[in-house]
Amino acid sequence: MVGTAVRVEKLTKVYGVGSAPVTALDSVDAAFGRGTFTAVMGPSGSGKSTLLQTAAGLDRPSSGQVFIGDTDLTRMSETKLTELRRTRVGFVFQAFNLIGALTVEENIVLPLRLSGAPADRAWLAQVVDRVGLGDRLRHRPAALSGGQQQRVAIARALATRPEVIFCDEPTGALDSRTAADVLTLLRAVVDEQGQTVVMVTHDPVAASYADRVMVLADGRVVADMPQPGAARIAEHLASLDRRAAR
Ligand SMILES: Nc1ncnc2c1ncn2[C@@H]1O[C@H](COP(=O)(O)OP(=O)(O)OP(=O)(O)O)[C@@H](O)[C@H]1O
Repeated sequence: MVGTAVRVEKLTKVYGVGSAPVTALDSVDAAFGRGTFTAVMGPSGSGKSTLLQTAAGLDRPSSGQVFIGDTDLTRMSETKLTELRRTRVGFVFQAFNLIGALTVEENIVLPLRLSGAPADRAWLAQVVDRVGLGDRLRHRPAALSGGQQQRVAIARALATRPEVIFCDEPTGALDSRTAADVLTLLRAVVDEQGQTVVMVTHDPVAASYADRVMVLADGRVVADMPQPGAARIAEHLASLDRRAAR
């Protein structure tokens, strides 16, 4: 592991105050090495999305710390945090979240336009080539299949050459073959371009593309497995379900 891309320390998030607070994250410690691909799994409501949102600076933790590289997000002003989100972090969501009025190319370069960062043309060409969208750049997202739209979203997430890409159920809306294409692409951006990917998924097959599977339950890390394979992941999740049922 060549350094750490993201680190959270005693990360705690409590929603709501008063009579019924919900502890979504309960003092989570975790580190994600540069150039690694981690799947975050766990039952519904275990805190996966909250971990992603707080680690990415989209939401503030109740306590604890979040570092992107050496930068402590919890000490940053809103303005600085917005700047960091635009340049040092990429996002991919289940619903693609592309802008329908813009072309594929305009969607991809949008983070650069918003941040005012100079475009690294060679890098962008490499990204467009890698996601295989060279002949679709002038199309609108609506003219693309779901898998192609998610590839545009991945290219957009890569545009600023961020330190980490956070993906929340990136294959949740895709059929299994298209999902496999998208996961192969994420694997390639880690292996070939040295990017760091942290991906929330419910799907053991999707998680098997990762180097490591972290499992949350009730806001805590209950397992951290290097390359467990889909069968072992499924068994682990089933054992959590059985425990919850008891
Ligand atoms: N904005 C919010 N206000 C209040 N409670 C919230 C909020 N967001 C999440 N929660 C609660 O925090 C807990 C963790 O939610 P979170 O969405 O992180 O779980 P998850 O593991 O991503 O779930 P899922 O797999 O269903 O998406 C849940 O009990 C949820 O109801």
